[in-house]
Amino acid sequence: MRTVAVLGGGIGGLAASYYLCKSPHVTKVVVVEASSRCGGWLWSTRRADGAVFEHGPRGIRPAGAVGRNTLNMVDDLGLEGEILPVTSSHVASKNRFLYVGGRLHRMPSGISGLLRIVPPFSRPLLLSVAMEILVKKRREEDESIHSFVSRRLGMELADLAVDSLCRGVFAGDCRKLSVRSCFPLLYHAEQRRGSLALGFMLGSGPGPVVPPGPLAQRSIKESWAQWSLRRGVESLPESITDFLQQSGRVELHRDAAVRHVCPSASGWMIHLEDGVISADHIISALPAKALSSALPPSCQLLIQELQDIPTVTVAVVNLEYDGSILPVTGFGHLIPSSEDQGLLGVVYDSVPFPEHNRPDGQTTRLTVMMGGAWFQEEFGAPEMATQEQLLARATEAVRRHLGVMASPIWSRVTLQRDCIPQYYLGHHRRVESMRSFIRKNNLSLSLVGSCYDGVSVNDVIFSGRTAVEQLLGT
Ligand SMILES: Cc1cc2nc3c(=O)[nH]c(=O)nc-3n(C[C@H](O)[C@H](O)[C@H](O)COP(=O)(O)OP(=O)(O)OC[C@H]3O[C@@H](n4cnc5c(N)ncnc54)[C@H](O)[C@@H]3O)c2cc1C
Ligand SMILES: C=Cc1c2[nH]c(c1C)Cc1[nH]c(c(CCC(=O)O)c1C)Cc1[nH]c(c(C)c1CCC(=O)O)Cc1[nH]c(c(C)c1C=C)C2
Repeated sequence: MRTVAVLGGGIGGLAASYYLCKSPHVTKVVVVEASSRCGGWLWSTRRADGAVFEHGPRGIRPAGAVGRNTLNMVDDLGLEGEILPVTSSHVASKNRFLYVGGRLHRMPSGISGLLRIVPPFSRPLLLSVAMEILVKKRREEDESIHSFVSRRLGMELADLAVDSLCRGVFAGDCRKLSVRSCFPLLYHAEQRRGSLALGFMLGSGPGPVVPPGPLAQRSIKESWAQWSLRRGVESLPESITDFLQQSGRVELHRDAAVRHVCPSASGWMIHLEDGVISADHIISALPAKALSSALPPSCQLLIQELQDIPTVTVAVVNLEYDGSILPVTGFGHLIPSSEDQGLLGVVYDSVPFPEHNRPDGQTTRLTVMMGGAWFQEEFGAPEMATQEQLLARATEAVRRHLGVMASPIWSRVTLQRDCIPQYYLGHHRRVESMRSFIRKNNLSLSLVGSCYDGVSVNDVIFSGRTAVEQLLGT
């Protein structure tokens, strides 16, 4: 493989470029990024006084093959000294809350949490889990997460816990999201073992194998639940960018939006606003809609499928308060859609990552997330929502939910437009159909990023690795 063009310099595109550079078989990698900064949604504000605020992801999970894979990369980039681990015994791992009926409820955890009735739930969770084993398996090709959970674990868990979980991961509506694509382990547990409980006890099928490197081994030994980086998660894309630039094989174009891509005799011609790049292969790590508008009319089926992947907009409001103002301590709280559609959740950032507080004096950092699948209904068209309106709604939520009457001493509102793709029913078929179109038409094109095989940072990095391995046959 001579030249590979990587379109999009978010974490997906950077990860793909990193794995390409690790291979001796690739001569040149050209990364094309529309904005002046790489990293996409991994975006941290570092204030001059040392405080750090995240506008996208804030904690990355170390667990599972994809979690180990990211830690192996972090280790290789020399970022170990920058890691801020949060262990599973930390209060931020133990305490997560739901805001139901106008008050905060700690989510049940540990054995006693499973055995007792813990409000807002009306029966012990263990009972729901035990009865789940008796629920007959259904051979559905796909099903909404809400339907799946209400059928197997009961309506209350679906309406409160799972509704909130889907808002806290996908900013989405569990009545529309696909269980097969969003929670493949749950889907396969039912298909292979007949029950979720048995699936978890016996395993629900083979997954990728990633041996842990030294850092991942440390995460297992110390039982990490999540981690961040001292200067914010944006250090990860920054560090990959430095690695790529030092490799001597990467040409990085920033402020260079891809306009059109056209298949040519030797591969592809990639048209930018002010020039053309040729490449043997394209790895697209663009948002699906951006790729669909760059493809030629001969790719109509692919264009349509890409356009049909919905996305949601999230308003992220970072708040800083003077003093230690939280009435409870933990990771944060989620709000089920039945309680308030527009407010998704509040992260108590200072609890898991106090290192990101301003070093002088006691402050509390919170992030309020709003909108998601309900953005339009609650706030109108994203271009019409004002910063003042979003800030007022966020501070009012902090006042009502946490009893914080003081005004924030600092705030920042970011409107993250179309930031999380939604895997609705049949998403797996759509992805299969796109990849089959690419194969049948011998297009030298790989699809990477959050639109296809998982939205978490770990999933997206792993999608970059998988694409490179498939391309190079390794
Ligand atoms: C508010 C929020 C909170 C999140 N929290 C978490 C979390 O806690 N844990 C977790 O694991 N994940 C989290 N995520 C999800 C995760 O951050 C994203 O799914 C992931 O970063 C997506 O990466 P990507 O590379 O696929 O896409 P993107 O980051 O969207 O990258 C795509 C890149 O393509 C560029 N581009 C677009 N059009 C063009 C064009 N025409 N030409 C060239 N370049 C173009 C963009 O500028 C961008 O840099 C969160 C996401 C958000 C928005
Ligand atoms: C309220 C909105 C959101 C919050 N975080 C996200 C949104 C949309 C985005 C997000 N959060 C997580 C992931 C990655 C999942 C993964 O597979 O690694 C993404 C894309 C992690 C996460 N956050 C919460 C949960 C339950 C998870 C799943 C993994 C885990 O158990 O750690 C809970 C949660 N998220 C938010 C809040 C306020 C919150 C509540 C307690 C913010």
